[in-house]
Amino acid sequence: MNVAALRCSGLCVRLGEREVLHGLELALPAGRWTALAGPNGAGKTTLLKALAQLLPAQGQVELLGRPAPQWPVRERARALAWLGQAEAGAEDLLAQDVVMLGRLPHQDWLGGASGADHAAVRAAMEETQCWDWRTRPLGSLSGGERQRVLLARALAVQAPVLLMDEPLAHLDPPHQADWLAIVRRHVARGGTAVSVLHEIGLALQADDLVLLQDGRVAHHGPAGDPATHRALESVFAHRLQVHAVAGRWVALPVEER
Ligand SMILES: Nc1ncnc2c1ncn2[C@@H]1O[C@H](COP(=O)(O)OP(=O)(O)OP(=O)(O)O)[C@@H](O)[C@H]1O
Repeated sequence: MNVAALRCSGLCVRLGEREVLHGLELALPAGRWTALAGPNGAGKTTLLKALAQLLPAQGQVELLGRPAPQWPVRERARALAWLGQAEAGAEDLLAQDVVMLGRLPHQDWLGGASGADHAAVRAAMEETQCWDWRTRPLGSLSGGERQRVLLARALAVQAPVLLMDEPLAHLDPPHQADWLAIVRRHVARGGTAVSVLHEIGLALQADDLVLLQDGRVAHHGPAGDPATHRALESVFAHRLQVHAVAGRWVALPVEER
């Protein structure tokens, strides 16, 4: 049986006065790409952050079979890479220095960047095609260019588990396709990818879909499974329909009558 890269049990999160996740039970298998989808406000970002230990939560979270609190911080930072939604960055930092931040968990406090760190930065920037503007400040880049730098920072960690919230924001279709290829390579190497995606057509390209609704898991299953498609239509109140087009699944919005 496939080992869970991430597992949560009894996961509850309160934000302000409200409980937004209500006792989630999930096991996300290693070596696969899972997309989180669901209506606005369903709790996708909150779940991703709770899995990454970025906000306080009740219940248990396990990363690669080990309870999250038992991970030494630097070791966990090498095991799990994070790409957040609309991240505010240090606008004056050069793109290559932003990507180098992904190497911090690998560096000694006083040692500085090694040859391996520089090689990892270059490989990640070439993979997301942003090496050419490595000496430009982050604040001077367009939305899509910036997103590719932030993706490169996450890739430079070389972590087995990659969590991404809206990774396709600002990316044009060719770069969305490149992102799909990056995720598939990561998974082919045995890595795990978990991403929140609003583009349901792209979420349907994942291995598995977790559908959230009102802070609960409405469905978890293979993205190509008809039962997943029915659940997808249901969580979106039948305002979308899943169709097969040219050997792929696509989701089309349904207009209100
Ligand atoms: N800081 C906060 N204080 C109170 N409630 C919050 C806070 N942040 C988020 N929420 C609420 O928690 C719920 C879940 O938010 P979350 O961002 O996880 O949803 P989401 O599924 O990612 O939504 P979207 O598709 O709109 O990005 C929403 O109802 C949101 O209004």
